[in-house]
Amino acid sequence: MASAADFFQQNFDYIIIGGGTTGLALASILSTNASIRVGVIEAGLRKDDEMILVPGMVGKAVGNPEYDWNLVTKPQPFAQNREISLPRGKVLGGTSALNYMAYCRGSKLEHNDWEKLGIKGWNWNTISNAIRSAEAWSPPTRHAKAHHADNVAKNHGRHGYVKTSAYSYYYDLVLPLFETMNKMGVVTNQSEASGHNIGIWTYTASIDPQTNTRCYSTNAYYDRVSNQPNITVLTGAQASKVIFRQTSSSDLQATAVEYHKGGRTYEVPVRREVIISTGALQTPQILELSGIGNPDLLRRLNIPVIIDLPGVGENLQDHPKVSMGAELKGSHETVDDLNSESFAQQKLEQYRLSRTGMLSSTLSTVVFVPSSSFIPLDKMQSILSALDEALQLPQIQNSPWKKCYEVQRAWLENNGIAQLEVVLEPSYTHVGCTNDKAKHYTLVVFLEHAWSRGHVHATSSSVLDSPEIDLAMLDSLGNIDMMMLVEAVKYAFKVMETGTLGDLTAEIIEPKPSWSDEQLMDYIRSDIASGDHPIGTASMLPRSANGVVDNELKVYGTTNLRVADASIFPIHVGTHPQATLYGLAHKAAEIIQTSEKAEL
Ligand SMILES: Cc1cc2nc3c(=O)[nH]c(=O)nc-3n(C[C@H](O)[C@H](O)[C@H](O)COP(=O)(O)OP(=O)(O)OC[C@H]3O[C@@H](n4cnc5c(N)ncnc54)[C@H](O)[C@@H]3O)c2cc1C
Repeated sequence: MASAADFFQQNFDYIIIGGGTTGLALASILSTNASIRVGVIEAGLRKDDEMILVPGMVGKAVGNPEYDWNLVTKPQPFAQNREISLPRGKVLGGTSALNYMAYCRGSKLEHNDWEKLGIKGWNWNTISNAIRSAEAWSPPTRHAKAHHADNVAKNHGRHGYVKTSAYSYYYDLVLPLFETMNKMGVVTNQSEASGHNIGIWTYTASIDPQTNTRCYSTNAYYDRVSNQPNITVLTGAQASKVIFRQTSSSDLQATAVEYHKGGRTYEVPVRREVIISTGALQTPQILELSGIGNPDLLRRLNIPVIIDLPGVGENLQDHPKVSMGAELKGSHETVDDLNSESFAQQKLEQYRLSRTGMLSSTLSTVVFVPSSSFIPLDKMQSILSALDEALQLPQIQNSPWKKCYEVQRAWLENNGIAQLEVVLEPSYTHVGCTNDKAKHYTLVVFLEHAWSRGHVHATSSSVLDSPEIDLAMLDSLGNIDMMMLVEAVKYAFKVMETGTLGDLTAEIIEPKPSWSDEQLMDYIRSDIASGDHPIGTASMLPRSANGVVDNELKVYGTTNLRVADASIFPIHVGTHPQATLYGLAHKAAEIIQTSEKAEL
């Protein structure tokens, strides 16, 4: 760690803006070459307390300004004008310090289609190899195997950085959900890491099985190199822009980074490259403050335009989610029990003594299904005809994103690609819960390939002003997201009513299976929230397709500015992103090291 005064006087080869999931991993990998010097500018502070490290305390730091940026969308007109909250880690390690630790992959089909969008070298083979390089997996225990934990060693990395494992504790609703889903024709998937993630499975998690603590980019990567003299991390400093000089070619060269700390502004020079890793909701702001983006927008903010890249901040995608609550019959241990102070204290003592029990684990079970599993044929026909009509509109036919829409359209009818994710949470946090003594669970349905596209843009020329974030929630082509969510909710009703889970369900509280489609739509508008997986705002795509970075993560029009974080995903993948982001850090390091060698 460094002071602001030390930091700006150093000569770094690489400066990484944002010491989060991807950025801190990348900085640490680069620093394994002792001959180069790496500097990291991170707005948050290092925090290694139980709110971060204890798996079962996940969620406690969310909303706390010492850990969370507490970003919100602008009012969303299709979601009752609500401002939707978007937690983002503001600590060393970024959102890897706050997330639910699910460590899973997208599918082979989706990633192979990434390459077809024109980003050579980004396909299932290269991405899954990179994820394996990141991973240090431990095989499941017998108890975890009995809960269907992934036990296929060849699909996992053993010698990487991020310790991953199955859980040591499973809620007693896990096996009933497996039985119910199997009864509904959904197969148990023994290894989602294989590149085929359809089915019901339990997560592999970024949890160190020796200590049952969260493994995140700080303790997985940075702690291995933090005492080396060639890596310096400045925390509590907010970078504001990248400074360039014109080169003999038409491209610009980044020469320094401006940042704020303690009320003062500094400029730190860079010898080789700058890498922006501030995440999908904040990377566009730094690009724009540096003069890179849509010229009209930059002029409105009085920012001199240096590179015209209209894709900056556009193409924002997420996994929107809707939660549905039910009351359980009988007695079960659920997360709601932790609302009792004495019970929570008892569980914490158990965890501190033996690293066992409820706090050693988080949510573990998930269902991924294609459209044909949850959308009846007649509804699918209506959805496809509404979508195909919308796709013919001139604004789509002439859109730079046209190819992305075509790929997504093909995925809608592909039985190997998940459109819906259902997560079982053994808790109930919604209003309307009338019986305090009863136990509850929530099924959360997530759209894996929503059709809405939002944006995030700077609102002034100061990094201290929050960006404007518009998820365009439910504002989708042909109203497809709403049509799919109605079917998703109906499918979840069936899950709650079928097999062993059905037998354990005393009452579906909200929404109700008896409700009309209109009532369900109202509920969806009132409940829809971010799935916490924003991506796409500095897409890796050809420049003609509104791309911001090329297949080497280099910002178009620059010689030495790259982006490495969730903003480069060109189109969403049906999975939780952290494993892919650690893989991205490894791929970015390889690209940078190869270009270093080429220059020698
Ligand atoms: C509550 C929650 C639960 C989730 N659960 C899961 C899960 O179980 N599994 C999964 O795979 N994914 C999950 N995710 C998503 C996943 O964690 C994120 O997609 C991922 O961590 C994002 O990584 P990133 O590198 O893009 O950005 P981040 O990790 O957010 O890193 C960005 C960093 O940049 C810093 N920064 C921002 N602006 C500046 C600035 N101007 N100057 C300096 N520093 C700056 C931030 O403080 C942060 O440290 C979850 C997310 C949330 C919020």
